Amino acid sequence: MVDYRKEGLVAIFEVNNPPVNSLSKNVRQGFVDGLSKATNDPEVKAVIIIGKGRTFIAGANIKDFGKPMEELMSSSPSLIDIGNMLEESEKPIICAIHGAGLGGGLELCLFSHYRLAVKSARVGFPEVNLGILPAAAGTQRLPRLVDITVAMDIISSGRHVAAPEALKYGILDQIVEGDLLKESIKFAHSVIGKPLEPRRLRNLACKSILYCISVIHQFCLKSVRNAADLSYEAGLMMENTYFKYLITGFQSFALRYSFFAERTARKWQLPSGANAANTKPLNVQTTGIIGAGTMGTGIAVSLLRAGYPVILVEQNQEFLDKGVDMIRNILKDGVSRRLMTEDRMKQCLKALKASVDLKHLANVDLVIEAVYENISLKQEIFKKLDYICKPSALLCSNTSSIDIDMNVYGKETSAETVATIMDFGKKIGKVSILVKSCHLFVANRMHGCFQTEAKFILEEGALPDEVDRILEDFGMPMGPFKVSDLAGIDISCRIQHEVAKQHDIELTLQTRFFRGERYSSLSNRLYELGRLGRKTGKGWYRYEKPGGKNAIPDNDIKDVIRIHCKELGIEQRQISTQEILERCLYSAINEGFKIIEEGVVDKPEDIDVIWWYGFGFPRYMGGPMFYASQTGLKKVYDRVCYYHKNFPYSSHWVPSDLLRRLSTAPNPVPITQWKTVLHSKL
Ligand SMILES: CCCCCCCCCCCCC/C=C/C(=O)SCCNC(=O)CCNC(=O)[C@H](O)C(C)(C)COP(=O)(O)OP(=O)(O)OC[C@H]1O[C@@H](n2cnc3c(N)ncnc32)[C@H](O)[C@@H]1OP(=O)(O)O
Repeated sequence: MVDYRKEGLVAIFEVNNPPVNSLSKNVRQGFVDGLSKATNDPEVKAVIIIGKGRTFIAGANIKDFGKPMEELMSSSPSLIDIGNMLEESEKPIICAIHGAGLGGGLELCLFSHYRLAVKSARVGFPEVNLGILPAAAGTQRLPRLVDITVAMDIISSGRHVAAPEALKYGILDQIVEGDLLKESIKFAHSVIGKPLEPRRLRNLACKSILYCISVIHQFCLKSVRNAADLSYEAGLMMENTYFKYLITGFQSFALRYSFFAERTARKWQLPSGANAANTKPLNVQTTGIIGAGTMGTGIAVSLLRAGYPVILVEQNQEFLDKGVDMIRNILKDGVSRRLMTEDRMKQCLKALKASVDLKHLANVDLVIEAVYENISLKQEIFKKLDYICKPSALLCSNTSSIDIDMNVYGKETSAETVATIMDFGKKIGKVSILVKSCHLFVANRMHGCFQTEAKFILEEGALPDEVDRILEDFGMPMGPFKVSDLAGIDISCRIQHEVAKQHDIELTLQTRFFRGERYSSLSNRLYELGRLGRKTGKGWYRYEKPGGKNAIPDNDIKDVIRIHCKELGIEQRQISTQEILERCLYSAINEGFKIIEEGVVDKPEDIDVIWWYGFGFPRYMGGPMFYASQTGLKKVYDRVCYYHKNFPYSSHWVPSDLLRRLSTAPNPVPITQWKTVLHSKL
């Protein structure tokens, strides 16, 4: 709703729709009612629109976009109706922005005559992140206010623009210090009686279009271009046409799912009933990291950037010095790429202490162990930390394969610790997902199936660049073989040999089965040939030089695969695009269902978020679990069964029971309800 009150000559519309003042129907109606009152009250000479609570207006209510098109379009009053009323008002309308003025919230501001904001406010058009364009005249009005290249950047990037930058472009008229409402009332008095015609954006011509021709290739850009080429009314009509087209498409649907999935994933809960809402995080002020390798130094940089002091500990002075150099270089690189200032870099380096003695961690609030994957080494370190650290210190381990209960969130982890780590993750700019302990955890466990199938597919007849192209066309930023070249083929080979050693097994180029499972020794063959990936200039591809970035398909790799298959008697065949996609994706998806079934994650959304951030899975596809829900679980299940029959020696094809039960439900179960099936009789 919109609360209406008067302060002298000024009417105040206070938008009151927690949590973020989205423009639901009652809010839109509130504007109409408020405007009618203000217009008919001769005492009122100006109007201020302000938001109650944490923010100004976060835009349209995204949930409304799931409604049928007819209902959406006929939902009255529309934002444009309200905008027109604001623009035509003979009394100046002033928007007073704090928090965020996004999407429809910014569009409302652009219909108003003046825009003020506090310094910490942000404005922007994040619609592209929802697969739509700013369709309440945003694409037509912003280019009438700011340079067209700026308008295109803001609309097509979806980024939040900080108030000082928005002031520079002219989106804001003033940044207000002190009390926003009081200052806005003062401002309102200063503009009462001034002509409003020059403040009505629809009357202004769009700025030059010189620079935009080459980048106008998306709907947003087409629409901004229309602002320059067509009349305001015609541009508006096209904007609406594009909006209707986009909002009914799969990508917008998936992106809206992604918006809510990310927020759902933040809401962790434990079987004890403790959850994100009822558990208070502890205050972490000082941190320590053990291990100055790639992981340890990477984590140190994140903590330093977020403003935490770090004590970096390594057992050997030479490794420690190398680690500190690595941190310095990453920070310097940030300065050269203008991600941070020189002063900020100096502050970060000042906050870094390095030591070869664990005892220096005695007073820190949180320790992250990031040594290499060796269970006895990790156990020994934690034993020492138990004596050294203060009792309230949080002891964390960075591991991708070791069972945390031996050494993430283990059985003994308290709710307070979980709350603190989730909160800490957010503070260092990461998205944290709570998972239980399981072999390889969620990301590596699922991605392992994906990578393994990709390798089997090579043995059966496809080439690395073919598999990569198909997955990149699907939307993955890099195919599995480019990823493997980037990570280093030696790394995965060493891990495999290490695991085999633990089982007293020696892996050779002839090994075809490992612990009852189909195994491919193809990467070991590359390893023996010194083809370790980008770093040696050759791997699954060749590169222009060692360390090069351009992956060039290499004929030699065809021979390597051919010889490998001949020696092992593996028959090669033509493999279809569909099979390549299905085997990589469905094997991972089937594993994802098992992960839900085992309670390793609380909900499918958690898995999807992990895949966007961990592997760059395209958000406009929603994530692997959402993709499965849209493909149809019956189809996914049938294909999993088909591959299981054909590849009985790969346990990742054993169909998940949860997938089977969901696939046989009489009506498709929405992804948000999958969990309920776990405990039902389906
Ligand atoms: C008026 C439209 C209908 C009329 C039909 C006419 C059709 C034709 C023309 C249509 C024109 C429409 C033009 C307008 C389009 C838009 O405005 S699209 C929306 C654009 N805005 C956004 O994308 C902003 C989204 N929100 C955020 O980025 C953040 O929430 C925030 C504002 C920066 C605040 O962040 P933070 O403090 O971290 O809080 P969160 O945890 O993210 O959010 C809190 C809860 O609020 C829910 N929420 C947030 N924004 C919206 C929203 N716009 N709609 C619905 N719900 C929203 C969020 O899910 C959280 O909920 P809980 O998880 O339940 O707590």
